[in-house]
Amino acid sequence: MSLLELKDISKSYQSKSFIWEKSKKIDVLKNVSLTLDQATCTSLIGKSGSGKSTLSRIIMGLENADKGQVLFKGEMINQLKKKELKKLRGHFQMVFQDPFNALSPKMTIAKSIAEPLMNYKMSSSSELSEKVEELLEAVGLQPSDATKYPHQFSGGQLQRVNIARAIALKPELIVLDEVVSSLDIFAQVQVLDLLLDLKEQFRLSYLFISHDLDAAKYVSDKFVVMDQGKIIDELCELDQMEELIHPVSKGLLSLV
Ligand SMILES: Nc1ncnc2c1ncn2[C@@H]1O[C@H](COP(=O)(O)OP(=O)(O)OP(=O)(O)O)[C@@H](O)[C@H]1O
Repeated sequence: MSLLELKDISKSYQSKSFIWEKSKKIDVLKNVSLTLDQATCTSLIGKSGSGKSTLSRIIMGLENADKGQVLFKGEMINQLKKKELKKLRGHFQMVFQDPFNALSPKMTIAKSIAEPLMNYKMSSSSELSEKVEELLEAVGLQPSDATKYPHQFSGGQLQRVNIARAIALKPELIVLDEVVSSLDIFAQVQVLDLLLDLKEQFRLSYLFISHDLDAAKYVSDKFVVMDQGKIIDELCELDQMEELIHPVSKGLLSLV
């Protein structure tokens, strides 16, 4: 059974360019179907505005689809009540593009990492600091980093903190939304290597959302290309990238 299955997801927004205009419907996702398998990384690539973030918000239950189904291990989750969804939330987590904005500047790193563990009562208070140290070590940071604040870290180190927070609840799926695009090339490679290690170690599945085909190629087992709210190409073997046939995919390929 697949870990996550999206079936015919559609989503539209009402939008207007000027306040005096009548709002019109924009179809942002059009019958999107996608399957994510356990312990694999699927890259979702596409130009800006193609609908990638909207799809990830629907997977995370932050937004509802107008139509279609989201199935987690065969169970339909897009109709669940808030309480039931919260129970499932621990199984899938998200890491965002901007590592600074994702963390409270007033909280120590230890507090930020411990927050999901406390919310989900996953650790007793006596175990918390040990758990935080383990998580810091798992992402290549030092236990002594626990007492520091976000401004004391580089972007790459902070993205590691966000990853530590995301793996705290032992999720099976992590949605990674442009997680390396704000980092310099050295930090990018280090974070991508860390993601590969963690995937192996914890049998994680990733949905790796990116504009950057190079980064996607480095981490993924499967490619999905999206354009104007539709999946236009899908590829399982990375050495067959020339088999991406849609002109938009070819355009993205030419940038590699
Ligand atoms: N809340 C909203 N209200 C109206 N339109 C929206 C809303 N959210 C997204 N859109 C529109 O939906 C389309 C898809 O946006 P989305 O952010 O999903 O694309 P994306 O592929 O993630 O782009 P990017 O790579 O730039 O983040 C865009 O045209 C955007 O303007």
